[in-house]
Amino acid sequence: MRIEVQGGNYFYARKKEEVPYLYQTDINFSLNDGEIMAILGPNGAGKTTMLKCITGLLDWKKGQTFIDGKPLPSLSRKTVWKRIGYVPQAHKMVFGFTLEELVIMGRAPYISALAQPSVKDREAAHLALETVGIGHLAGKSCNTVSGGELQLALIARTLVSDPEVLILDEPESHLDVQKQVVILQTLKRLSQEKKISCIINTHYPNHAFFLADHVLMTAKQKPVVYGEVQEVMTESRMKEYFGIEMKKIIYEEDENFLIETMVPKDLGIPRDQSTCRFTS
Ligand SMILES: Nc1ncnc2c1ncn2[C@@H]1O[C@H](COP(=O)(O)OP(=O)(O)OP(=O)(O)O)[C@@H](O)[C@H]1O
Repeated sequence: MRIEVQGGNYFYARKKEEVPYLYQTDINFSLNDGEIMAILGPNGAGKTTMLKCITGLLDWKKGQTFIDGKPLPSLSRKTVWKRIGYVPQAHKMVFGFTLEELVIMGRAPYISALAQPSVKDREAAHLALETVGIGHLAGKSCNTVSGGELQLALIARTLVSDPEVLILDEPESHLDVQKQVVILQTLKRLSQEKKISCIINTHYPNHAFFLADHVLMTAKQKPVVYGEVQEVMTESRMKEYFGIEMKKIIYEEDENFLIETMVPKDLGIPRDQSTCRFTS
């Protein structure tokens, strides 16, 4: 499935007040089957708003989202939610359901209005919980699990509807490093094996380097930039968009394996205060 935005822009209207567009330039991108796009930008840059506009939860004030060439508003909501899985930020919600019930709700596009979930729906829910590593928590209430476990359950909820595109709002923000790896590897596997495309908001440059084919970067008073990871995520652009000097670090284990990341230069330590010693 091809998901595309042409000339998108948005503002939150205020009564009797002219409000400027949230993005200095309009948003344009297109993603094909199995491609991953990371959205990066400082707090308040409009990343969550952009995801909501892409999925149709908010209506673009300008421009449009297209699914396989068709304008999103021309498709029924049921069709859209069968094809797109949206994972919001977990801490913005409170639930009274068990994790199993929460995940089964993700099957809604496949369950007719008054029907009870079938055995197949329950099996799909358990498989999705296992996929994200929390099958053992199926019977626990959403109110009694941690923020990270709830985040994983929200991801499982989207997986049960067999989406073609996953749209995730900072899915790793509450997770410990082991679970971050589970989520990032799961997303990469889904994109490679099932050709699911992903759009992911993240604050972690190394997650963009690991996952993304494309990056969209935005910040207040800056043009929206979209392109390949290496082209967009340069030290100079990070300085321009985040107002902080970042250093790109590449760790090479051998010719087949490397890690790319970026860290703020200000978190460096003066040599005489560090116990780190280089040996040759
Ligand atoms: N419902 C709303 N009504 C009015 N303004 C809003 C609303 N939601 C967000 N905003 C404003 O729009 C701007 C963009 O918010 P948004 O949540 O999209 O940013 P973000 O880049 O996702 O931020 P963060 O990284 O902190 O999650 C902010 O200035 C925010 O205050």
